[in-house]
Amino acid sequence: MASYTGSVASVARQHTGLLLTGVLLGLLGVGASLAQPWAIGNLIEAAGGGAPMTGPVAQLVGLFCAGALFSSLQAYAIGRAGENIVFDVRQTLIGRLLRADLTAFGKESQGDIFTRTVTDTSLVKIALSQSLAQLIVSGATVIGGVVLMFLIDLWLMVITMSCLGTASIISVALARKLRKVALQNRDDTGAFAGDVQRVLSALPTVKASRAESREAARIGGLAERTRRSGIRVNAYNALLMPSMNVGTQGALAVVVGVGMAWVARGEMDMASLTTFIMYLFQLVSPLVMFFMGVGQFVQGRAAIQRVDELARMPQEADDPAGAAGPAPFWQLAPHQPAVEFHDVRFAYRRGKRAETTQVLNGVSFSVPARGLTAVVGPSGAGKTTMFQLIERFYAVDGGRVRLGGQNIEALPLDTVRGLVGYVQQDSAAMRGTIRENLTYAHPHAGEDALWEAVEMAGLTTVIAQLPHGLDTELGDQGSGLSGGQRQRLCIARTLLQQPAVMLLDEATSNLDSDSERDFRDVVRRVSRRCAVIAIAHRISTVIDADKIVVMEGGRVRATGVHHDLMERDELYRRLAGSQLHAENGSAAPAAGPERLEPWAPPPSFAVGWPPYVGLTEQTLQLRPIKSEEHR
Ligand SMILES: Nc1ncnc2c1ncn2[C@@H]1O[C@H](COP(=O)(O)OP(=O)(O)OP(=O)(O)O)[C@@H](O)[C@H]1O
Repeated sequence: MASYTGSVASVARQHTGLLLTGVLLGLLGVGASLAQPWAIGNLIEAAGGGAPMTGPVAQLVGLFCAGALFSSLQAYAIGRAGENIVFDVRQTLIGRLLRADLTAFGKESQGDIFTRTVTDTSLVKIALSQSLAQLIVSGATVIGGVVLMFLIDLWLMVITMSCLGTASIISVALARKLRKVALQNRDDTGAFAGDVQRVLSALPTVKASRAESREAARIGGLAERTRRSGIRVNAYNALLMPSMNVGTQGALAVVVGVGMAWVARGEMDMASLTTFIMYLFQLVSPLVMFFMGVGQFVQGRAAIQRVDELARMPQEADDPAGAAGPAPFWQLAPHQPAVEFHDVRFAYRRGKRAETTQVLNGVSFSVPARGLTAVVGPSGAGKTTMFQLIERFYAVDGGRVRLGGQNIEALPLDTVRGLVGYVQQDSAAMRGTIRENLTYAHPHAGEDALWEAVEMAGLTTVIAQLPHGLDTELGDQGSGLSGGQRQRLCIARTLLQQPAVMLLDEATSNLDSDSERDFRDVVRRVSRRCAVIAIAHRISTVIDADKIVVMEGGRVRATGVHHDLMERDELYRRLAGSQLHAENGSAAPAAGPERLEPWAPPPSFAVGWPPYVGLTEQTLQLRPIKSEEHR
């Protein structure tokens, strides 16, 4: 619908037509209500003077009907404008969130983002439609009433204004305070939601760490903070209306007393006093509504401020001008490297103060267009970071990343991500059916292509055994499948996308021996079609690799094939040695090249071999892994 130019106000401006129509209808309603006391005055005069009453009665009925009609039309128009505004704000906000720069996104609490997107936008709707209209309509009623009352009797009006004026000054001061506490309350609610989200997304960890009570206390503390600021909001809200009520009631008491004295002395006629008092009565409700509207609007402004902050989140770099076109599938020229890193440097920026963590310090290597390239190295060496740069989740600080010979920064993001498929180690499956998960990157995939990908990823039997096959529902993060099955599901999803480069962050311990062999076959098959770059945790992956890149401390330390690296790279030998150490379950020192070959499962590990073949760390898993079907 509307395009976003940076603020909620800019979205609201695109609905001024409907908003103004609502306000206009409201003002017509105001006119009809303001004319009612005048019509009642006419009726009293006609009754007192013995004149026919049909005319004044018809006037009065006409005004009642017009007032009711205009006010219901106004409520409809304003309500509709409000819904349109919140729809546009949410749509554009979601669009911006999904295209947010990951560095900026990572700094925000996801729960707070959720609160701003769902709850704060609802408050924006109320502020920009109902409260704004209420302010205008009741404001106009008050002004019109005041003018008419001045015309009826100047001095009575001066008395009224002095009472109302005092009440208004107090109310404005209260409204200012209210805005401050409302903003605090919105922030507290966001912090509470953030923590709830943090804990719920890691519930098994919370339970395993016996952290339930600690977390309950911590979140309870945040809920308590929200409660306190919420009570302050209510307190100011509660003071706002009575302060106006006291003002109007005081004015009413004084006006009735003084007016009756004047009527008794013959200085004022009864019809004028009745009309004046009726206007005063009519003023009470709009005045209260006006200040209620102020309260709501003020709270809405706090929400608008928070939504605007969220919408200003930096976005991923725009696609370069002129760079466009559909992502070519399976295709990068076979004779030229699929991916090249040239002296790439990169640092993460952490927290609100953007403290940097230097991760890559001049990484250079290339990946052929076909075959398997394994990346190995100690934990924290920067392997996953490298993948994220190939996906262009982050921009490099120095050097170049090339895809099919082209600088990825010069390619449209869509093309880069169409060419590159990313199988993450975990949390890559989502709530929904298996089919939805599979076709996520390629929603219009045909049934044949879908089953081919399933077959290639070794999932055919797994899916056949599920109660509803492809239509089986998975829980959050793909729960309902084992870790290994989830990863193969993600491989199948990526295969459907037909990438030219598949990034595979290999799971460390999710596969049993049969699945391990199947998985190796899958990787082999896929690597005949495209470039597969695998962060390798299994020795089988490394031995099978056409090229191995050894990383350490944000640099490429060596590249080569297994035999070659076993001979000339000490770190690689050590990593492979720790692997063998685990395999044999002995305290043997690091293995030499001859001990790694031939690579076959030792009989003692017939079930679940190889267990975690942790090339990267000493954290090896010595126990055999149960078959995934039993999990
Ligand atoms: N989002 C982030 N913000 C800040 N620092 C990060 C972020 N992600 C990773 N790092 C840091 O970057 C360094 C490299 O991390 P990376 O995940 O690339 O290592 P890795 O080699 O893949 O490790 P592992 O094998 O343990 O997965 C680490 O020191 C880590 O602390």
